[in-house]
Amino acid sequence: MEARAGANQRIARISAHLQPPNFQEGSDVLLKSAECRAKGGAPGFKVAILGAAGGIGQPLSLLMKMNPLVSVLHLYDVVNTPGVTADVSHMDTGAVVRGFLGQQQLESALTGMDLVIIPAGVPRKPGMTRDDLFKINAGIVRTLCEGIAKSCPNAIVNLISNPVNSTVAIAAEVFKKAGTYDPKRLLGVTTLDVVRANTFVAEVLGVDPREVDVPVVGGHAGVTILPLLSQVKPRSSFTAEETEYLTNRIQNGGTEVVEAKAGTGSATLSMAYAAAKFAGACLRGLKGEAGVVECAFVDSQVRLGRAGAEEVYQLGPLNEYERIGLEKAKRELAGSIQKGVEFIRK
Ligand SMILES: NC(=O)C1=CN([C@@H]2O[C@H](COP(=O)(O)OP(=O)(O)OC[C@H]3O[C@@H](n4cnc5c(N)ncnc54)[C@H](O)[C@@H]3O)[C@@H](O)[C@H]2O)C=CC1
Ligand SMILES: O=C([O-])CC(=O)C(=O)O
Repeated sequence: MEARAGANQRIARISAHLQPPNFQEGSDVLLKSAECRAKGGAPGFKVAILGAAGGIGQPLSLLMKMNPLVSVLHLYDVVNTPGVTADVSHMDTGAVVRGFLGQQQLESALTGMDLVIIPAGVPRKPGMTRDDLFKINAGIVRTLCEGIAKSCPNAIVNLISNPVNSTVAIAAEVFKKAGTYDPKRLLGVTTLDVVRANTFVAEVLGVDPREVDVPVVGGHAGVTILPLLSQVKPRSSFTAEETEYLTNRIQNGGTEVVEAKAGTGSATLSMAYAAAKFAGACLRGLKGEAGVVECAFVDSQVRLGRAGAEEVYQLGPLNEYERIGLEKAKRELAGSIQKGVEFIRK
């Protein structure tokens, strides 16, 4: 998978197994056949979702269960995984689903995983910034990444928990401390910014969003989200007013949803769609497929392949509006990254 990214930490394109709660005597035949499928080495990858019972985690679990590249799907959370696991496991798709509840089952949830997706943590309410979530989510991400370092140090990690601009730095520091850090394998998920950008740009152009590809570089908060409208495919031009409108709407897409949800959470469904899209691209890269391009928040500009992020990309030519935006983004990102680094080093 190819990935394109920016400066410093950049943006890339790039237990016991829980039995279902209604598990009855006699249903062990079903369980055994599922175990056999898993043990039989069905082709595909092993994927864990940490925070699987949440607003993002549930639809993401459903979407990953539908991905034919997934052979084993581990659903981990500190609450409610038995129900979600029982529910998703009834889907007649290939992946074998297992649930894990609570920290004592984290190690079992992670052992042997090829890809770990992390949507665990608290979402915003109106009036909050993503950075306001740092206090709670930093500790959650640290614990989960310590588990990854111990149980599946070679897994690709897709980090969704906010503030992504800091949580990716936290994860990097945890892995460095454990001696397992590989920048190729740690990816902050910014796909929702691209998904929104494609949608909003398509609206302005009056075309199908599936025909539009907008590179979005930087991080995942406010001005650090930098859509490169000069590089939109198919080649398009925008008036100054359109550029201003689109940039603002893309940068504030998360807040638009937080306000519409009026205190009940932030984007979950579009985020699950975006996370499944990104994770699917990572799996295609792991499989060796060439030329898969996505954006992400990574340590350097990269192309992703079997080893993870394999090749560094440049941002491409920027116009004046984008150059100014990039400087603003870099300034804010440097602070957010430092905050994450200090959380672990202090
Ligand atoms: N990167 C991105 O583009 C986006 C990121 N987000 C972020 O994703 C995170 C999750 O959002 P939602 O799913 O809406 O929240 P939610 O509150 O609905 O779900 C979070 C889940 O995490 C679980 N959890 C809490 N502590 C845990 C731990 N130590 N280990 C495992 N699981 C744990 C909770 O039990 C809950 O099930 C938030 O931080 C949110 O800001 C949300 C949308 C977009
Ligand atoms: O805005 C939030 O808090 C959730 C998020 O990251 C997004 O929707 O882009």
